[in-house]
Amino acid sequence: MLETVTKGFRAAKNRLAGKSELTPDLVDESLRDIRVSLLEADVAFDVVKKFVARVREKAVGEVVQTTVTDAGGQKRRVSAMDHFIKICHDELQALMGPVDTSLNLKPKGQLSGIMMVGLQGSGKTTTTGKLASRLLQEGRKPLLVAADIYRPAAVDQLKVLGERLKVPVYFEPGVQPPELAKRGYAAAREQKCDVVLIDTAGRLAIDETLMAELEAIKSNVQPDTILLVCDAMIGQDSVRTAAEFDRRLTLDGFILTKLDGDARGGAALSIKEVTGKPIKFLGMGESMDKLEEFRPEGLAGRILGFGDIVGLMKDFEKVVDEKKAEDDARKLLSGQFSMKDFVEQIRMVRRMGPLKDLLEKFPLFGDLTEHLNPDEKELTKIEAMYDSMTAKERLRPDLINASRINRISKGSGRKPEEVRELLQKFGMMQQVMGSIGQNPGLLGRIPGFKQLGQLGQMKNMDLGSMFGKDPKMLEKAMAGMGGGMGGMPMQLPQIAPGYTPPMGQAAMAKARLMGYAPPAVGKPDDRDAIKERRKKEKENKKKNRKKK
Ligand SMILES: Nc1nc2c(ncn2[C@@H]2O[C@H](COP(=O)(O)OP(=O)(O)OP(=O)(O)O)[C@@H](O)[C@H]2O)c(=O)[nH]1
Repeated sequence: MLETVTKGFRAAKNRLAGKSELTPDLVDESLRDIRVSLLEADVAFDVVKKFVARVREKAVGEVVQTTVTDAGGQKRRVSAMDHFIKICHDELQALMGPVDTSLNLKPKGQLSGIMMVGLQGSGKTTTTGKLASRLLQEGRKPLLVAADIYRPAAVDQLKVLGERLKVPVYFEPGVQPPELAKRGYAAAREQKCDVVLIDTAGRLAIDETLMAELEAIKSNVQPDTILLVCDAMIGQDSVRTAAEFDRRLTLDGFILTKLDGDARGGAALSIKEVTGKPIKFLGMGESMDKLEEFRPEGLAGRILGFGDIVGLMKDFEKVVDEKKAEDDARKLLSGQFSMKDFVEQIRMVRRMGPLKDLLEKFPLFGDLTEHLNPDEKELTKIEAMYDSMTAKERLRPDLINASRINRISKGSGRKPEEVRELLQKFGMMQQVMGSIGQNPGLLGRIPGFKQLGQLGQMKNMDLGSMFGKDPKMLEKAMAGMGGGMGGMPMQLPQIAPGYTPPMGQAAMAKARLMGYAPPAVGKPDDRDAIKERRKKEKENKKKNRKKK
């Protein structure tokens, strides 16, 4: 996602790595990388110009301090790159923010209306369904009005969505959209619904007839919110469309769709700056649950390769049963989990969407996601082998002997070597988890290890010291898990011995600087303890020498 934009920031980071000073030349060179990638990503030219000027002004004027005091009062070393990235982060956030995901609805029980507008194919109908699904979860009672009367398929599409969501859909053949919307409100009152979502018609391009019809709907029903659905793949064109819709209808905000694909990101970065109206939601896939609240901080973090902890937490919350996660984690850490638990974990992670999207939100993986190729096919293979095991084998994989391996191989259509490999990896994972379980330290606070539902705490945890302690442990655990996180098979790019994951001490200090992580805990005590231990060792040595 947004790979084109990210590329420029990554190049700037590489350019500044190891530099102690932010000289004007270095800043300009770094900004050149960024400018090129922003333009390539189809960010509006004026927006690029302003963004670059703002970052330059701050970066060049900045006296780079080599140490700063963080929120916890600790002194930290920071590099020129840290400063520069922090400025970029703040400016990206300012460009896209502030957060405003309100829908201006009246209190529950009173009838409110949302009018959905957009060009044809922007994802308007799908997004109307997603919004209805979200409102249902919030305890509202939505009703959908099919006001895209020119395309019979659009009416049918909305009816299908309504059936799936168990939400009433209002439509009357032969009635013009402004009147249809009005009758939709009446139908909602009759059916005791409290939010009307009007799916209006789209055209291939803005035209006078379309605009006049939308204006007539607006003046007929006076909706509480008018949202424009924009296809993020279209870049600058969608920003021009947005400005025109806003001029005619006075929009309340935007929903950017298809950000899960290879959207270049131009619209996400330009739309707020150009129109002054906020992005409220992001469409991240075709299914009804793929609508995320827009948080500029999260997107800025993902663009800069810092992950998006809050977004990740929301994904987990959607699919995880907290109690079960806790039980699973306990089993996992005791080394007592079975093949059944293993596959259930895989299934749970799969429900959260494509692995690459998920990993991108992990600060731990940071820039690595560019090279990570999580192999979804591997998961399917594992599930096939698992499905061919008996209930007993799933609980006691140690019972699986050569003849059982052959049977599982035939049943799943996989080679016997693959079955053996799965058992081997599983065994190793059990072993590694068991040993971590005896001394989980901070690792015990990672999702999947303890209370997935408590992922929120990750924002308050010291990942740096966690892996800084023993980076090999992570490597070992990953190898045991089939080369991936939480049992996820993927290829890590050439991990060298002693490799420290990107969220090592340095990155952690940076994340801290940005407020992504709290001050390191226990450092002074650790130092004191080490000093104390050394002192004791010296004293003991002295004593021993005297004894001799
Ligand atoms: N990948 C992805 N696809 C999406 C998203 N939102 C919508 N789509 C797809 O985009 C296509 C068009 O979506 P529709 O909802 O039919 O678009 P529309 O704007 O209502 O189109 P008209 O009814 O023709 O005006 C469909 O195939 C959707 O499944 C999204 O967030 N991500």
